[in-house]
Amino acid sequence: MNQVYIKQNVEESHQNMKKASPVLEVKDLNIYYGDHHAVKHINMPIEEKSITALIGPSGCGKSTFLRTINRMNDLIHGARSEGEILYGGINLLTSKVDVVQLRKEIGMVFQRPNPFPKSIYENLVLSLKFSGIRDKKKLKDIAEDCLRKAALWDEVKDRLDKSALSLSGGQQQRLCIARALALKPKVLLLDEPSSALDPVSSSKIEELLLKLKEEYTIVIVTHNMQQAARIADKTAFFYQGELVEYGDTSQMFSHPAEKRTEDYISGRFG
Ligand SMILES: Nc1ncnc2c1ncn2[C@@H]1O[C@H](COP(=O)(O)OP(=O)(O)OP(=O)(O)O)[C@@H](O)[C@H]1O
Repeated sequence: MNQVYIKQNVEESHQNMKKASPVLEVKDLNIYYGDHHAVKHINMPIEEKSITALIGPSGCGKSTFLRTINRMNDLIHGARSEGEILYGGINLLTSKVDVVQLRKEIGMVFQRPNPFPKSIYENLVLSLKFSGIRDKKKLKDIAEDCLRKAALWDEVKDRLDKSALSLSGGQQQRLCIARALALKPKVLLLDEPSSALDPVSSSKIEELLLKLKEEYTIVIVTHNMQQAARIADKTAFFYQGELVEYGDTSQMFSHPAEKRTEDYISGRFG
């Protein structure tokens, strides 16, 4: 259930969620850093239980767009956004939204794995404890379930009390995904989640995302064209803050509608 909104909007959003497909609908979104217009007039849907890849050259606004979806960009001094990101039909950019709850429902995983300097187990249950869950059996079950979903359980089940920092980079990243899953998100935002990893760890993340999309909606920023082609159902190509093209990944990679998309995916720039 969607709990993002203040009470008077809850019923309305639940009704809208039942009707809504796509999960998120971006309408005329503009994002600024001071006077700098970083993301311009974006319109696109984000479809449920699918992977959407955001691609484009450095500085085109992919991460800014991604961070705005769960209002993480609010934390950057001077950043502001205009327009709408509709979730269950209600605009996430309004002041009515409970951003703490929003960031649980729309979780985020960053380029560099950032586990807490605590045990593997504590990484999974810390936020749950903060939110008032005290039942040890329940916490243990959630931790196991999330580690299984993140394809990490078999590798760590005998050392849950060891430091998360003792894990490899790829394992730490899967732990960060498991940690996000513990909060029962509907959407996962991932900003280049495998670019800091070796090829084997990177392909494990790809496999994992393909599995997770059965249950979650995934939006991923990637510089890796092959990765987008392998895992994304939909791809959005950004250039200089604009959304140049959005569509089925296979269509975009085989027959891009725009010359700039073709030039980018064929490696002519970026
Ligand atoms: N914290 C910030 N303060 C001011 N300007 C910023 C900030 N973050 C990003 N920008 C600017 O916004 C624009 C978009 O940057 P963004 O990081 O979103 O692009 P990107 O496509 O994700 O780039 P990369 O692929 O290199 O990560 C750029 O012009 C960048 O300089």
